[in-house]
Amino acid sequence: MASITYPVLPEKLLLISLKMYFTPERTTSYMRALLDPANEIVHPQNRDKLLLALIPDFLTIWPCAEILKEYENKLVASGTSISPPPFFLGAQDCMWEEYGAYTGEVSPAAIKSLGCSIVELGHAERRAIFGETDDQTARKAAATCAQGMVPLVCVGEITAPGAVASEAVGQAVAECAVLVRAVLAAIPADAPVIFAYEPVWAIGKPKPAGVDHVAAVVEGIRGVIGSRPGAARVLYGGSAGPGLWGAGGLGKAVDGMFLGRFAHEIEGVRKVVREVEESLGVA
Ligand SMILES: O=C[C@H](O)COP(=O)(O)O
Repeated sequence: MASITYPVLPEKLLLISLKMYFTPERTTSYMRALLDPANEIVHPQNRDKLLLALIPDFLTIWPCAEILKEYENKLVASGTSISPPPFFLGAQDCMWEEYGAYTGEVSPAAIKSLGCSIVELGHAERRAIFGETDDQTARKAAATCAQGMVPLVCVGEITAPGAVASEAVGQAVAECAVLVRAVLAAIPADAPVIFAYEPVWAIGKPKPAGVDHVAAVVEGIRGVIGSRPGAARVLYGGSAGPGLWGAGGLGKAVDGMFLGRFAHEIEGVRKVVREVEESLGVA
């Protein structure tokens, strides 16, 4: 069997999920805006340090892939390398089988064929609303890796921290560890994987979780992951946006952020990118 080539992950990642918020028209114009050099968001020369990715809904993966191809063709024409790619496209879910009689599901092979590099799995909304289980998420992660894509696995505790901070951290790490272990057991050891630490109680809120709590839980998650041949990145998600990364923020604790609503306006994305670039010394 031919060996699988996986995407290369840089030091830091900023991933944006549009969930089911946008019309197709808004998604495609948003994608164009993200890639427009005039907006100064994607900097191919910084690719080894910082990578952005958009995870639109299934309907708009194809048009976004076409927009990405146009962008990459222009880069090549101007003499800029697109290896490794300067921007990733992702999907919000996939089926654990490659093809078959699975009405309403989406094949990981089809997702890959459209040019996606990342598949988001096990998001709290899929678990709470659609009943996705740890076992299903782990099988989807394996199917994602089998296509040479990177699983982006969402983990996070359900209940907000109580009065004793250390107890809250221990409880959160224990809750996250179950899915982290299930996924790591299901995927090849050399496959890259991204875990998005998203405390369920911090998703869709006005403010993110506290920096100290996130840093402590992420450290615990890194301990559960341990050392492995494949790259592992741990991001934070849950009402993340401008102002969270820089001095006294999450920059030192995590490998990037998973953005939702606070990336809906291009200006918000630009601010977050700038904060990360400044911390990396590439602004
Ligand atoms: O997928 C993204 C996360 O669930 C965060 O979403 P949010 O920033 O809108 O809370």
